[in-house]
Amino acid sequence: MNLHKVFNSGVRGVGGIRAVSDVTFTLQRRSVVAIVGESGSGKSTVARLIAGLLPPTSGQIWLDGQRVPQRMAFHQKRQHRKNVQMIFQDPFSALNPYYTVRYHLERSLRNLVQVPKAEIKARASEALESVGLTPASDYLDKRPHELSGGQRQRLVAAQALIVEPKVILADEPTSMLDVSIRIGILNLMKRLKDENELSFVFITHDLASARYISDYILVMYAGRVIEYGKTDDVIDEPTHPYTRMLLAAVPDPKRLRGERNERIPLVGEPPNLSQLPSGCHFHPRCPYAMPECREVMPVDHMLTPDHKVACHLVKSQEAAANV
Ligand SMILES: Nc1ncnc2c1ncn2[C@@H]1O[C@H](COP(=O)(O)OP(=O)(O)OP(=O)(O)O)[C@@H](O)[C@H]1O
Repeated sequence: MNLHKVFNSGVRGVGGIRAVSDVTFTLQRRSVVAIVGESGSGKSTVARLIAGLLPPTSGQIWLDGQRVPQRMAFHQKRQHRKNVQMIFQDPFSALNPYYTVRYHLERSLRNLVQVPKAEIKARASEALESVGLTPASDYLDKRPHELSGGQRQRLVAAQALIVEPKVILADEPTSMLDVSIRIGILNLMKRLKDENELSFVFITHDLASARYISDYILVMYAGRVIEYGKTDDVIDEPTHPYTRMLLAAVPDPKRLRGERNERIPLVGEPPNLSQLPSGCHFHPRCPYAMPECREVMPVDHMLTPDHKVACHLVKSQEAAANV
């Protein structure tokens, strides 16, 4: 809630890098929230904050009604890592080429959970089977280079699952995979979520994958949430001009939604996070910017109980409609 992260720019006279500003969202059990936005919008930083890999500058994270301490002692970190697992873009970098599949799985388990020795082997096989690497005996003694890209990402998913987390943060988990393999990994995540009472945060540039897998979409711009809502609502009724620009940049937007909304081309560059524009950070790129947008930061406007947008335009359009 109200998460902020400012990195030190390391340059004298230059302000901090405001990577994440005032980000709040709820991740319900067995649901997937996709975080979308251009490169540098703060998606991975949000994931790293939730994972406890970075301390927030301010704000809190709550898990199952309990506040996660900002600075964690060793045992708290261990518990948090067990509860919140992270899967990265490049499965190869998460795996040690010298060790077998069995070693990777057993190490995850030993590091984070107290499991009787006799159970460890069975849990490793079970985890492999649950991610579709069957029969497990064919894979346990392989090394990462003997697996395909899709199989490596499945192994990384098994490593996360084996500790029975509550949340998996998947940071661009399919972006390095062939298109033909992506759908298999997305389907796997869907199945795992349903079978294991898991929640996913899915970070992606790819709105088609976001639509396919997520229940909610959170759109970030320059570290802020500019639109959040149920996936179908955000894709079918994108309201913030930036969300509409992102959708217009999809090669085949008809695949994602109808053509009801006017298409706005994605122009310009994201701002420098050390010198953010005044008012709405998006105003220099917004074709609809009004004087107010240059001066006042928009607050969240609830379009429905599940769909919110931070844009002055919405407020002024509603006011005009009510005249
Ligand atoms: N450790 C760090 N120190 C300084 N700046 C950082 C650090 N980590 C991230 N940043 C900056 O924070 C901003 C947000 O980065 P982040 O990786 O969260 O964006 P992103 O939306 O995930 O981008 P991408 O899609 O390219 O991964 C960027 O300007 C980045 O350079």
